[in-house]
Amino acid sequence: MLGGKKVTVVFVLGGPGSGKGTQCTTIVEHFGFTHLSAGDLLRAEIKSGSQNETMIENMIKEGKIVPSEVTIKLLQEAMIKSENDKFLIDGFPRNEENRAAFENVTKISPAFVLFFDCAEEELEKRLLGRNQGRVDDNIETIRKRFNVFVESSLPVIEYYSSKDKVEKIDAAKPIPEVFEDVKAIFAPYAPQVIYLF
Ligand SMILES: Nc1ncnc2c1ncn2[C@@H]1O[C@H](COP(=O)(O)OP(=O)(O)OP(=O)(O)O)[C@@H](O)[C@H]1O
Ligand SMILES: Nc1ccn([C@@H]2O[C@H](COP(=O)(O)O)[C@@H](O)[C@H]2O)c(=O)n1
Repeated sequence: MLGGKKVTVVFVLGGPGSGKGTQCTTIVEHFGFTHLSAGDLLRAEIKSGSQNETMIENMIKEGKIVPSEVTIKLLQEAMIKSENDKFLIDGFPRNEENRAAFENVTKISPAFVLFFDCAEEELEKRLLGRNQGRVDDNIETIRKRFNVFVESSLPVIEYYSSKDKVEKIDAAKPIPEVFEDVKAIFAPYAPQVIYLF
């Protein structure tokens, strides 16, 4: 429950550049979820001139994880503001602190965790070719983000795996093929067509 509304949450995790954002955009179109990217919310918070602006900017430049209370507040506000009740939370939880704090504060457990699995060599190539002007898409920060992913984010995926909640996708395939695999997992969330005779 969130502000009196029962919500479905899917966490979308995977290494930097594994295609989380790309696939979320298509999931939204087909399955009516709202996409909340923790990274995008933090980047918007920098632009809004918040009191946390400098801290968030420095953490992103260093590939470090912003304290949970900041990110959770942004996610909660976005979910409450939305009229939807189905959310893809992309790039969160990134570490054990994120995970435990989110469950404690919101009392929400994810329906499942979508995990995009891909080798670092391919991820590095994608990030260096992304060309979106992100301050963290340079080789030095990319390597730091890979380390944070292995040391802090993989244990979160292992935690949910031990609860049988992880749907692992081979994210090294081309984008349309990855979506075919994603589509099969989201089939139970397909909009119902009701025929009125
Ligand atoms: N399956 C794929 N094959 C090849 N390129 C891909 C694939 N999926 C995404 N890309 C490209 O790789 C880059 C990174 O993708 P995307 O931004 O979706 O990753 P992400 O997991 O959201 O990254 P981050 O965690 O850094 O925000 C983009 O340029 C995107 O077009
Ligand atoms: N839960 C999170 C998510 C992201 N960050 C910071 O933002 C950076 C970019 O995230 P993307 O998901 O857009 O790649 C990430 O490297 C972190 O610095 C965070 O702190 N906590």
